[in-house]
Amino acid sequence: LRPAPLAAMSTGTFVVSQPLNYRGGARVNPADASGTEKAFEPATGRVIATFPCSGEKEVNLAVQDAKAAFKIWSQKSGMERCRILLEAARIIRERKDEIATTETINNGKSIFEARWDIDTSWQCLEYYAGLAGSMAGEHIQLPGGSFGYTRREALGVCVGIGAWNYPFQIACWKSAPALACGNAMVFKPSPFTPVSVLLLAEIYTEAGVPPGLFNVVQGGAATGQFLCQHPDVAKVSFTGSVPTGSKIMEMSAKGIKPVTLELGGKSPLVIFSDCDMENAVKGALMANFLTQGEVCCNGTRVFVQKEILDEFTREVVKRTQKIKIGDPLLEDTRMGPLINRPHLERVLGFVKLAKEQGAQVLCGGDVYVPEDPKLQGGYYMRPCVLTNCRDDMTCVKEEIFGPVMSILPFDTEAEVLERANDTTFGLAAGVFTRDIQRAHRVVAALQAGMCFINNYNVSPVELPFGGYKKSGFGRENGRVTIEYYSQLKTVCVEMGDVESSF
Ligand SMILES: NC(=O)C1=CN([C@@H]2O[C@H](COP(=O)(O)OP(=O)(O)OC[C@H]3O[C@@H](n4cnc5c(N)ncnc54)[C@H](O)[C@@H]3O)[C@@H](O)[C@H]2O)C=CC1
Repeated sequence: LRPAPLAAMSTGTFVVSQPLNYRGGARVNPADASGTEKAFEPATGRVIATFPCSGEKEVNLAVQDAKAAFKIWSQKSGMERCRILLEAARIIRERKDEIATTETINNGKSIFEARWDIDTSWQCLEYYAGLAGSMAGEHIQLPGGSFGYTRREALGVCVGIGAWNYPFQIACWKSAPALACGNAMVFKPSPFTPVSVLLLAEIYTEAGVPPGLFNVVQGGAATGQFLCQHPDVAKVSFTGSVPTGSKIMEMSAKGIKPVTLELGGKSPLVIFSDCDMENAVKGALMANFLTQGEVCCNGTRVFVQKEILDEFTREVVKRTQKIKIGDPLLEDTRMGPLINRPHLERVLGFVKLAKEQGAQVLCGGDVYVPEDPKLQGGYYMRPCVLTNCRDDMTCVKEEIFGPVMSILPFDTEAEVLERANDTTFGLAAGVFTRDIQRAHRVVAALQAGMCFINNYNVSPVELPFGGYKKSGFGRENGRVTIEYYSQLKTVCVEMGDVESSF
């Protein structure tokens, strides 16, 4: 496939006509299916693809193809895998604008931001390509010249199941370490965002992976279940909500399959009065409004020390009101539409409930209708800042997954730590202060897998990412992720005679 020229990919024009499953190195229609799904362009509300949900037979075929490719791929040296992954990274870089445009059309995030996602995608491939060549075991000396050694071996066919907020990036963050370790992967994107992962599948093929090494099956929960329950699947890596994560873990438990769970969050961002105000305000916006607020690690509970509450709130509101909402493919847009109509309704519902529970809306929280007639069926809302919030309000306790920031005043460090940790989630947390001792003391006490000091929502691929508590376990990115996509074999070698007790 060579995609439609970029000029043809403007808002309101894109449609998908090719099959969206990928198996054996090519796009295919599924061998069986139960029902169809529709994918939308959130900016306009148009349907851009109608596609069948893969059935058990199709899932079997994808897993069989992956098994065949695994035999070839796992026998290659790390350096050989490195070269192919680097080539795939190069192609992603070369096609960045086109991939970002596809992502924007199907997800709704601004093109400005989608380009960042594609950057961390190819960087992830480059990072694991670099590690592929240096994966090694240990050699351990034993008495009498005997010795042991360990081999780091691939697991086999891994399943990746993704959410809709970072469709291409999630597929890269899962497949890059999986493939670097010598595994094959069958990936199922969210039915809301089925399109961009096909570009990744084609890029892997073009870069030289064996046909079948990276396959895509489309569908919702039923297709996901066939994947998780498949006896030839060695591991499941999941990004999505807590309730689905729990089901995935249950299914995987039956087959004693290891799982990685990247789940939701309700992360705290703690702003002390000695912060650099300008950076703290920027940080709070970064923590809340990327991808229309549909980000798992968002710092949506913004705790602000009382001395600076008024000034901070004023600045945050001023800048939130300036965020340019509209056609996500325009260069100066910074906030596009939410993913779909039901989700928009859900987020607006959270704002309504917050008001009923006593919160005050300082800005936004209502539907936005762009002037451009072609955008009037889109799912836009104005980003919202809530004040007068209490810790027991629904907007402060539950993941909203939309552009809604709750501001919560605090007095002391001890108090804010107690309140920040009072949640069943533990994905991320942030602190803004100029006091370095305080910064490290506070992050040490925060119960979250990803902590930021004086910044928020940056994601260098060199750093492990993942949750504490109900936000999941296992990590993506960083060196440690190799351990989640490989297993250790110990070999014990006798150089003398067998000393038998019989
Ligand atoms: N920790 C992280 O890295 C991230 C977490 N998320 C979380 O994801 C959620 C939003 O994403 P959604 O797509 O709405 O989540 P979701 O849990 O509804 O769906 C996620 C994926 O699981 C599939 N699925 C649903 N039921 C299944 C089942 N029974 N068996 C197998 N697969 C099943 C879906 O088709 C989709 O591909 C939020 O809670 C968000 O916080 C999103 C992005 C990143």
